[in-house]
Amino acid sequence: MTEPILKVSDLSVYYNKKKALNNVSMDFYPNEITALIGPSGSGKSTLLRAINRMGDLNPEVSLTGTIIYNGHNIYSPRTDTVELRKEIGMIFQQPNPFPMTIYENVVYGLRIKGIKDKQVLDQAVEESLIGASIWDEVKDRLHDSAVGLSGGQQQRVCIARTLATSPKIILMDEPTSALDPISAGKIEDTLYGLKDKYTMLLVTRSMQQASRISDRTGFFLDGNLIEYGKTKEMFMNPKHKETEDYITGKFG
Ligand SMILES: Nc1ncnc2c1ncn2[C@@H]1O[C@H](COP(=O)(O)OP(=O)(O)OP(=O)(O)O)[C@@H](O)[C@H]1O
Repeated sequence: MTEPILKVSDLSVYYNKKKALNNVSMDFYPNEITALIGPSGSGKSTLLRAINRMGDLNPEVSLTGTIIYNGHNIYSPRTDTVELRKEIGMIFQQPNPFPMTIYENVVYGLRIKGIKDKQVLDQAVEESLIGASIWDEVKDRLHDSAVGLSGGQQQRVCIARTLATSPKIILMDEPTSALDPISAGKIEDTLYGLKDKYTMLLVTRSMQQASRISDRTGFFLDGNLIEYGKTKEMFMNPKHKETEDYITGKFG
């Protein structure tokens, strides 16, 4: 039996007094894509942000429960959040390349680590851009600005930037919803191709996307995890009426 790489237990998250996640427990497995689905405001992004400790700087956010990664509670005072975010990277809905060249975007995290060796950086750029399925499109203009790329290309450069820091887990908050269908399809193929090396959590509004590329799916409603299981089983045979209504488009 495969051990989970990440274990969320009894997690509740509050914005001031408002409870946005209610006692959620979920195990995530290595080399799988887990889709998080549910209507707007159901708590999906709140869960992703909690896993990356993105609420740390917001005094309105408080949290109970545990998130165990690598045998440690990531909310332990001993956790170094900079290190944590290298291991657990995040991709956002809007592509957010830095206003610098494609090359410098990809090596950003490595430069922060103090890596200066050009050969090491060049190799990381090539490998990361290949992993993000954009090498062929940009290999002849690595020193052009990343901001000049199309939205879909920018998003793949952002994926490459995350891959360059060698994360174990990649959190993605609707990474294709700001993109046209062809660019979205390319990103989906890219993510599917990355499963061998990474574990991914994917918030998505697209039921087709969840059913095409995820191994497991969690359905959220009003901060509660209503149903969690293998994607094929959940889509073929949902156990809860709310899940069925949502995946068949009756609400949300
Ligand atoms: N920074 C914040 N301050 C206050 N309330 C917030 C904040 N972020 C989210 N919330 C509230 O927490 C609840 C869960 O929001 P969350 O963004 O996690 O939902 P979601 O399922 O990701 O929705 P969407 O699909 O619209 O992004 C909502 O009621 C939302 O209004």
